[in-house]
Amino acid sequence: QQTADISTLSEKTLSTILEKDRTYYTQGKVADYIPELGKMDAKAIAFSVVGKDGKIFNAGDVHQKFTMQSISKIIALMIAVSEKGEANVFDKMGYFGSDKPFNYFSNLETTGKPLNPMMNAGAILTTSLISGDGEKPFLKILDMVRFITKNKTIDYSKTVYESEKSTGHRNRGMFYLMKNNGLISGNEDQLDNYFRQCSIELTAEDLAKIGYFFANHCVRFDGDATYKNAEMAKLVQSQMLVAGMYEFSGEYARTVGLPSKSGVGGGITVSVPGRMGIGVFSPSLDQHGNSLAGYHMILDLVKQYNLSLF
Ligand SMILES: NC(=O)CC[C@H](N)C(=O)O
Repeated sequence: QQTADISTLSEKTLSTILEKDRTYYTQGKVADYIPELGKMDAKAIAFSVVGKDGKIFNAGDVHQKFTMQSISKIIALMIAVSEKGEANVFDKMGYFGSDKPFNYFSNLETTGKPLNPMMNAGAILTTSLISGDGEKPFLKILDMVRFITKNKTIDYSKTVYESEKSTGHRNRGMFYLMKNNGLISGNEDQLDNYFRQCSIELTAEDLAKIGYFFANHCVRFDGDATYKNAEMAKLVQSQMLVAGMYEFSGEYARTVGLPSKSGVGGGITVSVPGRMGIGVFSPSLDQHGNSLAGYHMILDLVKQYNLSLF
């Protein structure tokens, strides 16, 4: 396939791809294991890119908000590592790539440690490592999301949070297993912070800005370098590459070939190292919990502009 020069990218390009992939939602299913998520409009779809010099391109339902879910794990990882140091965080969990679903945790019985910070067990542990009592760790995550997106209006959905808290028994099980293993020292407030971070609501454009941030040494799309840190960006993107799409990560590395993080709210954020950020949203998921139309929009853009790392 002939590839195009990235300077030709426009909102028209995005809307053409979006229209081509719009109907993929019929082949998947909106997450309903968190009851409140089941109420999402399966037809909603959005596609955003933040390109060179922070230029923003949008297509589809640009104002549609959705919960970031597992995408919040990369923000929590950044904060925990900057507070505790990488060695202390990864002393408690692995750097392993994933061939297991996001909620897998039976290895906690054998090795006693989560595989990585992208699956639920490692993510719950990561959030528990952020300092502060009560909801303080969650507020740090929320503030960082607001900073990266330069969007102070971002908040969390109380109803999704309540819904997760009242049905998240599997996550609660992991929390107590890790407490039993001596990895977690705090009380259930720490698990609450995880539920809350998953319930942060944003748009596809916000996700593209997050992708851009990690793609550019943690420099914001408008050039603000307050958190500039090339090593941090390397660490976060390496985890996104090997485990960001759960057990689909290996196949995704073959087809898309870019650090990406999905969430069961239907969002995916993508970093094109040194270049751009991509944000997609479509709530209908494949069997791994990744947005189906979202995946196809990313794949088409990557093919058109030859964006794979490989
Ligand atoms: N993959 C996901 O997005 C999972 C996040 C979700 N809040 C959960 O803990 O089950």
